[in-house]
Order: sequence, then structure tokens, then C-alpha cells
Amino acid sequence: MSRLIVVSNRVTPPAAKGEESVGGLAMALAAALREYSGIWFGWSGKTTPEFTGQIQMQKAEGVTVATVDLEEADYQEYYNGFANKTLWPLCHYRIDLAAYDRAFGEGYERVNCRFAETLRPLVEPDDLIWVHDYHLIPLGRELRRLDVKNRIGFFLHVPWPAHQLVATLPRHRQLVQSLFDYDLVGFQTEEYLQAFEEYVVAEAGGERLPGGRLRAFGRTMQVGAFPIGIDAAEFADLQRSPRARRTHDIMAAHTVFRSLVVGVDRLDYSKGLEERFLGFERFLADHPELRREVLFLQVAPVSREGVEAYQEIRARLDALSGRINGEYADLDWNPIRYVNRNYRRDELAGLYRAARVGLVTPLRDGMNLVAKEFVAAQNPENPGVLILSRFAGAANQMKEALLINPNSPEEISEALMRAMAMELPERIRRWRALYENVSREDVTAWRDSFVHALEGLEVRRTALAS
Ligand SMILES: O=P(O)(O)OC[C@H]1O[C@H](O[C@H]2O[C@H](CO)[C@@H](O)[C@H](O)[C@H]2O)[C@H](O)[C@@H](O)[C@@H]1O
Ligand SMILES: O=c1ccn([C@@H]2O[C@H](COP(=O)(O)OP(=O)(O)O)[C@@H](O)[C@H]2O)c(=O)[nH]1
Repeated sequence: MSRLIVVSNRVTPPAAKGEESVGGLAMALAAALREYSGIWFGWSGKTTPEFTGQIQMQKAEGVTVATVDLEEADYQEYYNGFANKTLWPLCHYRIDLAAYDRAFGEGYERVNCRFAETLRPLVEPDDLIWVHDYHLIPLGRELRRLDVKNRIGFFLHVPWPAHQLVATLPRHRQLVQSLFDYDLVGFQTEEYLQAFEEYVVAEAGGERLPGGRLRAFGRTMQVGAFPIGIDAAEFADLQRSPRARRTHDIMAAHTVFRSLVVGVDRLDYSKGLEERFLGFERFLADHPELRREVLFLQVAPVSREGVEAYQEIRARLDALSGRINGEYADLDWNPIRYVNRNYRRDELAGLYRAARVGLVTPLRDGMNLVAKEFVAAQNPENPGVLILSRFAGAANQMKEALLINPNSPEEISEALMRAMAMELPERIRRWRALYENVSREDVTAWRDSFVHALEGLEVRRTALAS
């Protein structure tokens, strides 16, 4: 078996089960890598006054993690800048928030070049290289420039947006062209894959070829949809951990004679938190008789605090939760418990299990692993109900959830009412179908389908001299 080199911006050294911190990509890669020999390469999360290119190697839970520091300008222009002020809003249909600053584009190219140069000496001739996400689109091109002839795959964790949105990006053709230096490019859903193909055909005069291949810019590559999953078995195990029991019991004690509605998201404008709060407010207004019978717990650890749009959404949510609580709270009850802390996964497992309803309503989301974790954590004999945005990638696999339009407070309110009133047999029927899918299409299936597809491709270029 070939060695696997995984490259992502965010690298979280694998911790003991349950301890990892926030972010779906790092969760999934840590789980995927536990069974593979290889290296996980990326940014250390630290900055230094100047870029040194020095690699820090660490072995944790059987995975070798290699990280580099970035310099402050890289952090501002590449991570806060092009990745999170330009590409992230664009991929999440928020071109009103997208900044097109030339310095960001230069920082992005510079960091991709630095990543390639730092990684190059670690690459051995038979390694498979798997690059992740929008931070690193040009990395494949930079590795090819350094004569890396290995098979290289790329997986996009966020949505690929409609052609007309992509076209708002200056130098969009160059960015897409750089994807054609990969051998395999994967998306979360068929919808994103189709949007990519449409762009390539319309904008680059490309051509769809049989067998899931795409030709443009004088090159041919393989494309496909590979929906990411979770380690469902691990989540079931976490249920039995002392921390899961403790958080479960705390919430159960706070919701005696009440139903717990739970939301868990990074504090990000793409997650639809304002709309969710307004939907919950609508529910309180529509059903005065049920007001004191629900508690809505929203866990929202702060994220990307160096980006103004994230500071602004945080301020708006502080005001909105305060206003709703001020209006509806009583001496012994307030409707929303809004927490900006980051919880461990074993603690989240206990929270999910204590909930009658999981409220997952992003406006756009590549996949959304929280929806899957919520399902995996339920009690099979008395499962809660998942309310899920139709605009989360997860909605394609999770049809038995209550699918809603997250922009509509009425739909959120109606779905909450339906979830509260749902009888046990219907809850069990829906949950079984959801759980069957979450455990079948899990993180191992995702990793294996991508890696096997990459392995199965011919090495088109002559092998490296060893
Ligand atoms: O690394 P951060 O800037 O702190 O952000 C955390 C991650 O957010 C995004 O996650 C995406 O990947 C998930 C797993 O595939 C998916 O379920 C979710 O819908 C996506 O939003 C981002 O794409 C990652 O690169 C970040 O690490
Ligand atoms: O306090 C928290 C909140 C979230 N998460 C984890 O962060 C991930 C979020 O992934 P998702 O795909 O839902 O969205 P992303 O944040 O990657 O956009 C999930 O695995 C959550 O369990 C966590 O560990 N602690």
C-alpha cells in the first residue's frame, strides 16, 4: 500500500478520542488518518516574524504530523484574506461580503508556493498526495512545478458555487486551471460537481468525457462526488464516556418537563444562526402554550475572529439572543441559552443525546458533520428529531430529516412544532433510516472511496527517479 500524504491548512494533531477541537475537516482527517501510514502536513496555527520553512514533526496516536509556521503577512493575506474574505463568502453565496484585494491573491499564491517547497523534500516516489480545501487550490500546480509526478488528489470541503458567482472572482480562470494539475478532484455532492462541470464547459470551453473525466486547458482529470462522513461507531462509544454522561445529565436536569432543542456550529454567517434565532422566536410567538416547555441551547464557539464579518455576526447574535430572552424570559426560565464556548466531542455527544430536537439550519454548507453526529448520538429507543436545512450538503443523504428552507422563520417554527409533536414510532422510523445512512457512508467509506479512486488512476507522468 502506498503512503498517504494529506495536506490541509488546518491540522489538529490527533488527540485521545473525544478531545479534538472544533472544525469538521480536522475531525474527519484525524479519523481518516488513524488507520493509514503517512504524513499530515499543514499550518501549525502559529505565526513568526519571518517565514522559516522549518518543519515541526510530531507523532500522535499513530499519525505523523508535520507543520510549518506562517509569517504574520501570510496569515493576514492568505488565511484571513484570500481564503476567508474572498473564497469562503464566494463559495457560500455571499458575494456581498467578498473582498477582491490583489494583495490577498498574492499572499495566497505565496503561501501555496511555500507549502509546496516545504513539503517537497518529504515526498517519496510512490506516495499518494491528497490536498484539502479552498486554501490550497494552487498547491497541485506548485508541486508539479517542483517536478512532483506522484498522483495528487484534491477534495473541496465547501460548496462549489454557480458559474455566475465564480465569474465574479478576478482571475477565476487561472484558479480553475490550477485544479487541472490534479489527477482527481472531489466534491461533497453531485450538485457541486455539476456546477463545477458547467463552469468548465461554459467558461473554459471544456468537455465532459465518459467515465467521470473532464478535459480543459489541454489536460484531462478525473472528477467525482465523495460525501464526507463521521466515525459513527466512535460517536456511539463516546456516549458511554463519563463526560458525555455528565453533560447529558446536566442538560436533563435543566429540562425536566421541558424539551431541549440543540444547535452546534462555529460562529459563522454561513450557518444561518440569525435566521435560526428568528425562527425560534417565531415559534415562541406562534405557540404561547409551549413557551415554557422548550429550551433552545445554541453552542457557537467563535471562529476566524480576525475577519470583520465574523466580528459583526457575533455582535448581531449577542443583541438578538439578548432581545429574545428579554422579551420572553421569566423568573425561572429563559428561552435561549447561547454559549460561545468550544466543547469537546464527548461533551457534545452527551448534549446531542439529551436533545429532543437537533436544529441544523445553515444557509449554505459544504456538508455539515453536526447533523450526522446528532443522529449517531441518539438513543435508538427514544430518538430525537433532526431539522435540517435543504442547503446543507448533508441534506442529499439525510432525506428522513425534516428538511426546511433556513431563510423562512415560518418553516423553522412549523418544523419545531412538528418535531415536538412527533410520536415515537415516526421518530424511530426516521432515525433508523438516518442512522443506517450515517453509519454506512461514514468517514472510512469516504476516505477509502477517494483514495481508491486516486490509486486506481494511472500515473500519467513518468515515475520520479528515486
Ligand atoms: O479551519 P477553520 O478556519 O477554523 O474552519 C474550520 C473548517 O471549516 C470548514 O469546514 C468544512 O468542512 C467540513 C468537513 O468536510 C464540512 O462538513 C463543512 O460543511 C465545511 O464548512 C472548512 O471548509 C475547513 O477547511 C475548516 O478547517
Ligand atoms: O464546540 C464545538 C463545536 C463544534 N465542534 C465540532 O466541529 C465540527 C463542525 O463540523 P461541521 O462540518 O458541522 O462544520 P464546519 O465547522 O467544519 O464548517 C463537528 O465535528 C463538531 O463536533 C466541536 O468539536 N466543538
